[in-house]
Amino acid sequence: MRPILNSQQIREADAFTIANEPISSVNLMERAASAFTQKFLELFASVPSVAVVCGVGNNGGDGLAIARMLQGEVGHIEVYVVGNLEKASEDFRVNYDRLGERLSPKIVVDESQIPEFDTSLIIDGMFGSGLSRPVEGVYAQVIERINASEAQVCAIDIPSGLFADKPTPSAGAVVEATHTISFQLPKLVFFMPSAASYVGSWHVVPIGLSEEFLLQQTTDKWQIELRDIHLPLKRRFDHKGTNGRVLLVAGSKGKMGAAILSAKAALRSGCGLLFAHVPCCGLDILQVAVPEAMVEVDEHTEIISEVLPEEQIDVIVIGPGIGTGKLTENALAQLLQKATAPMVMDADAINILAANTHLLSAVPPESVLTPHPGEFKRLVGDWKDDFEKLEKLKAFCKKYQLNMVLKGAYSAVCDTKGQITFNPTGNPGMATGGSGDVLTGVIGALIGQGMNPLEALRAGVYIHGLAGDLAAHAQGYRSMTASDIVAMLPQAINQLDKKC
Ligand SMILES: NC(=O)C1=CN([C@@H]2O[C@H](COP(=O)(O)OP(=O)(O)OC[C@H]3O[C@@H](n4cnc5c(N)ncnc54)[C@H](O)[C@@H]3O)[C@@H](O)[C@H]2O)[C@@H](O)CC1
Ligand SMILES: [K+]
Repeated sequence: MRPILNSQQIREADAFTIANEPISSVNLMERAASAFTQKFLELFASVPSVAVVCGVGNNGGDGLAIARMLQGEVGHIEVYVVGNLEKASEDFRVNYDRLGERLSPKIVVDESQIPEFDTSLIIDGMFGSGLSRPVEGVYAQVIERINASEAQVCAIDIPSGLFADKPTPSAGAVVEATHTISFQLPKLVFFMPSAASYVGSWHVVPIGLSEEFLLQQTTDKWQIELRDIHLPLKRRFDHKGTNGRVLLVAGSKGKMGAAILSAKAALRSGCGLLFAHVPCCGLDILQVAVPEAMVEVDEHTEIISEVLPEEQIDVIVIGPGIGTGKLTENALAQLLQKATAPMVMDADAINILAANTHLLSAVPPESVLTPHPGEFKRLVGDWKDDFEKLEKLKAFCKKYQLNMVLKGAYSAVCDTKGQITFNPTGNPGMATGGSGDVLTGVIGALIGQGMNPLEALRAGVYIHGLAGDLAAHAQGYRSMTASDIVAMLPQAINQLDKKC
């Protein structure tokens, strides 16, 4: 897993690398600028004109080095330096002197000197991880002009004005980048919905900071990587009874589709036997749509009113499409009393828990919850910003000793110790009805096959997102449906099996 470190730790990583590699600070800057330039040229092959806007710290120093490296690679280049040159960092000065006559920078110290920025692209190198207060004054005016321009904006390391690891006060100006190329590690704020319009699409480039130092750092935030996913092995003598016996409790009249999507997803994710408990009205629907499922019917026609868990069930998946009626609430409460197998609780099962929080202590050990932000809000109340939302996630998982995934772009998986891992796969096309039901089925199948709940959550969100990415590739973001995600599960799982 890739650690997500705070600004202080990143500064220390720079310093450790400089002292221990060893490498001079200015050569590390050269390496960072070169890594940025390479990625930049991949993204913007033949851009006709570029304005490089620099501050006077090391983020600005990067900007100057990048401007030098882009000479001859892109069309026209303009360089601007915003701020007082007398306060410039040492490495900024070295790169200022290296620029040469042709790229002679224009200095901006007041509003009258701010250009219109009519280039096709702006590289933002005003502030990076050294940002220590909200951006105001002439810097803010430059940022406003950048944001008002038609140009694409590519930020160096992080958009200027945005704090990497804490909320940015609304008084401060922030560059709205279309792209961000960041050094070595992603910054925590990249995973926050509220920062999306500033960060744009982001990329991380290695700059050779000491791995030894990075891995020693204490953090409770990580990014899931492909190499972290290890699917349960299929062995020669496995049989359907050893590959996970999953009980799916799902559906109500008009919402049997949720049950079908979960059931299909579980079967496509390798579960051995799928038992489904549905209301009477769902019997034919499920039998026809998912012939592999063994269906037992509730005594109620339209909703779930009682669940008697089968013996020898490895995992109970409950929630998709069940509604929150009183009878269903009672059925869930009874199930919680009797169940010994871990449970995957989604959708209306979570809504029922939120309305009856005393039930939370009855959730069997090793169970997982899979709320979207609306469901999570019902459980924990509102939050004032995305950082507080993550704190609430950690506190909830620790208090109830549950693993949870908070769904969304970069779904956040949190364990019982409050460690959070963000999932990198997935795309906006997955924000469509039924997508969550698919995830529930995938996670249930993985737990059924013996994965521990945390590993199953991490693998489940990764596979689900990857299948979503494949579906978007095949169908387009706008047209893809949850069924398309199910259809791509085999391809996603095959990709993961091949890397093993
Ligand atoms: N050797 C290193 O330390 C490396 C640093 N790198 C770059 O250096 C950046 C960090 O550089 P610095 O630490 O010099 O800091 P920045 O360049 O981010 O900021 C420069 C200075 O601006 C001042 N400042 C902070 N907030 C301000 C505000 N709101 N208004 C006005 N002034 C403000 C501070 O005094 C700060 O030190 C990274 O983001 C990265 O781009 C890379 O070159 C990699 C190597
Ligand atoms: K920047």
